[in-house]
Amino acid sequence: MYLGRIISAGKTENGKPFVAYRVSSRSFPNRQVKALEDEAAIIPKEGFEKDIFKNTYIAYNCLKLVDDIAIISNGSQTDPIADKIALGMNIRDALAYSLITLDYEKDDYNTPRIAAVVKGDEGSYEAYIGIVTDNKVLVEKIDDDGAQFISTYEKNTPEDVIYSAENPNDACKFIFDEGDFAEFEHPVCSVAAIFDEKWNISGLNPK
Ligand SMILES: NC(=O)c1ncn([C@@H]2O[C@H](COP(=O)(O)O)[C@@H](O)[C@H]2O)c1NC=O
Repeated sequence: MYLGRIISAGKTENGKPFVAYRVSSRSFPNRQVKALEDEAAIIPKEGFEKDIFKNTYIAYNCLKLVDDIAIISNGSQTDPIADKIALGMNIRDALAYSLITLDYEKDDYNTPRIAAVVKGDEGSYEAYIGIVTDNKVLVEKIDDDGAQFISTYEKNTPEDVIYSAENPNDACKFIFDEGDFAEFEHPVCSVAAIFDEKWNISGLNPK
């Protein structure tokens, strides 16, 4: 089954806050994740830079941190969600506001925008997941002990998942091709962060 872009967030099987994102792609497979200490972006591989002129939706910041809060998404909405949270807006409203404002992508598929936000600190933990499609907007709290995933195609309603990962590298691998995610086609790259007193980010670009 082809799901397109996939986001998972919440708590891992062993109770660690996490966010994870996988780019799966039929049309633009020549992309990579660039993971830095406090953010990550999806960019074309060397030699494929011209692809961004063919489609403006294929390069973007996919992960940002604001203090103990991680924001992950499949497009340019990552930035306004992070900006609103940095200015003091609550997570639910920052997600809803940014998804409604940017709306689904105006491409051949009306590709949905998806996003998740997790506040990692144990005393104030909370996690939300959201989507905007051409026929709905949804922003939902993720159960405090669980994890969910959502995708651009086929899985437009959040589904529960048991997320098995101890560290950011494991978390990248898990959404890339393990567990419930193994059957989903055309993986390209992935990025994940796990909270352990602070967020630690990792990216996976297969050889
Ligand atoms: N975020 C991304 O990495 C991304 N990659 C592709 N898209 C959009 O989705 C369309 C379909 O792409 P694909 O056939 O690779 O699933 C593309 O034409 C593009 O408009 C994206 N937009 C949203 O997911």
